[in-house]
Amino acid sequence: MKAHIVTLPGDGVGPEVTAAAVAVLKAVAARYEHVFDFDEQLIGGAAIDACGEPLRAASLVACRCADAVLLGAVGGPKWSDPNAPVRPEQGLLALRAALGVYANLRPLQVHPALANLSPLKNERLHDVDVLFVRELTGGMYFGTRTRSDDAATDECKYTVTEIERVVRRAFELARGRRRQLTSVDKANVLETSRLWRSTVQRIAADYPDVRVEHQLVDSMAMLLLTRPASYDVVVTENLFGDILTDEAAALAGSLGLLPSASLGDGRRGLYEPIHGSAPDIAGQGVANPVGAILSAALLLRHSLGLEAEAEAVEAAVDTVLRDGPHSRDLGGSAGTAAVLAAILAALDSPAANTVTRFSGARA
Ligand SMILES: NC(=O)C1=CN([C@@H]2O[C@H](COP(=O)(O)OP(=O)(O)OC[C@H]3O[C@@H](n4cnc5c(N)ncnc54)[C@H](O)[C@@H]3O)[C@@H](O)[C@H]2O)C=CC1
Ligand SMILES: CC(C)CC(=O)C(=O)O
Ligand SMILES: [Mg+2]
Repeated sequence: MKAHIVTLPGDGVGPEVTAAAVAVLKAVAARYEHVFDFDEQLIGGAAIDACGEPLRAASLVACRCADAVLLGAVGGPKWSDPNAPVRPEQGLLALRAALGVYANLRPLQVHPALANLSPLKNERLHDVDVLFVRELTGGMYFGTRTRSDDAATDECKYTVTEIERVVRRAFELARGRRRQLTSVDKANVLETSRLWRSTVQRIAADYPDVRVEHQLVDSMAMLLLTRPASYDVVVTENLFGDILTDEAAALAGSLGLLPSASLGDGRRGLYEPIHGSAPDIAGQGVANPVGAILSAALLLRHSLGLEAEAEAVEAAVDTVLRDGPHSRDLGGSAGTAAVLAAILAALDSPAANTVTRFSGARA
């Protein structure tokens, strides 16, 4: 098949991990006789430096015309002045809104070979298989902000439509898995959460085959660490999902491992590792590329419909997590290039890839 993919490497380790993911996509194209063409565009601090804005209109048009968009990360200390007129994150938020990718899928599994890195020492760690569905285009990240000398506000607003579409997506995903949905909110305090909860309760009537529970976000932060194997699909609003998934990444062993797929109603999606630009390790060639490479696998699955190819990438990652080499965040000493080379080699000899129950981190 032919596919047109826009890449937005961004800042910090973004370009390092995106280059690795593109190398994997090129290897997939060669092996399976597809034609993928890539168009690299600027976003975030790199775009501010080049043209004064974090996402140019022309880059957005390029994304809208693509079959899929692959992003690295944005931001960093260089652009973090609180008084700066524009910030890198504005480009990412504008992109997510403009593409209408309201459902951010963040799968979490714990690879058996990495279980020792988890803060939990629990035999049920191997059973952890959670799919977070984070609302991505509403809530506090998109509310009106105000600032005076001695006060600031961030509006948190949700409409029923915004809640309903992501919750329905989560129910549908639960139907394809273990039919269990946990909705996370703060309904004991927040009005947006009360609207969230009543909307989930109403929609649940359409999915009688899915078991639903509601959990307050503060206790969920604790339960995620004490009984993560109890959860199947977890749906929540933008801010809570952002925080809970970084916490969840600790269970897997590193923030550098987790991928994401951001989807709307159409086929085109935005794919990015869940981590940020990691300025503390940027430019050293040591970033873990696995989150970005697994995001490329999600791109193959969700935007291009190439299931076998997605599984081949996930199996190659599985093999390398099992056998090494491991990057520094996983306790190894391999750089990004060595991890990539091992994944490409595994992709080249699929028969050698034993697929454990861990399938990358699949969504
Ligand atoms: N989607 C995005 O573009 C995001 C951007 N950011 C931005 O990134 C910048 C840094 O934010 P932080 O809070 O430091 O979060 P971060 O996710 O960039 O890094 C947190 C920690 O995880 C490590 N880490 C992250 N990715 C890694 C990888 N692939 N391999 C190995 N280690 C990795 C980092 O070295 C750091 O110690 C900020 O400007 C922030 O706004 C933060 C989160 C998401
Ligand atoms: C706007 C982003 C920087 C928020 C974030 O941390 C994320 O999407 O993971
Ligand atoms: Mg985040």
